[in-house]
Amino acid sequence: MQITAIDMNRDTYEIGLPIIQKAGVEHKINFIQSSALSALDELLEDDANRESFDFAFVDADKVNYQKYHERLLQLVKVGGIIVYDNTLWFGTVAMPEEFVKESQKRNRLHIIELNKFLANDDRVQISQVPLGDGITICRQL
Ligand SMILES: C[S@@+](CC[C@H](N)C(=O)[O-])C[C@H]1O[C@@H](n2cnc3c(N)ncnc32)[C@H](O)[C@@H]1O
Repeated sequence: MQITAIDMNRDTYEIGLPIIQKAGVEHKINFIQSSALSALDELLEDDANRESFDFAFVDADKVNYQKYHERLLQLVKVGGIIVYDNTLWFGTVAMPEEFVKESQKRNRLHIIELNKFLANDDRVQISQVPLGDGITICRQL
């Protein structure tokens, strides 16, 4: 098994690195320091990467989740899983806007759009799981 981990900030990866090293799995991780969109586009340039991933977990900038989805559908195998984090956005997706903190409003709208989009996307079967801040599990059909 191999893991490709993408983050524009290497410090974030390094927070978990001691645990990864303790588990003896550092050699299985290919860390790419980059914006996720350009890293995914670069992966797609190599045909060998297409439909080669079993699983993807997305927990980055909410504004780009739909763009990640389009790319990940090309990288993940049929039957593979894509998980999006924060899809309840602190519960605000189900609140009237007047009760939402100013700081949460922008991403709330991006997440509401994503949730509607995924619910209507017939390329995936989804399960919205109220775990933590909400995750959406998508199985590619
Ligand atoms: C909430 S943290 C991820 C935490 C991690 N999933 C965990 O559970 O420990 C979000 C991360 O997304 C990264 N990030 C934000 N926008 C990004 C982008 N456009 N491309 C790549 N990484 C990005 C940030 O640097 C940050 O490390």
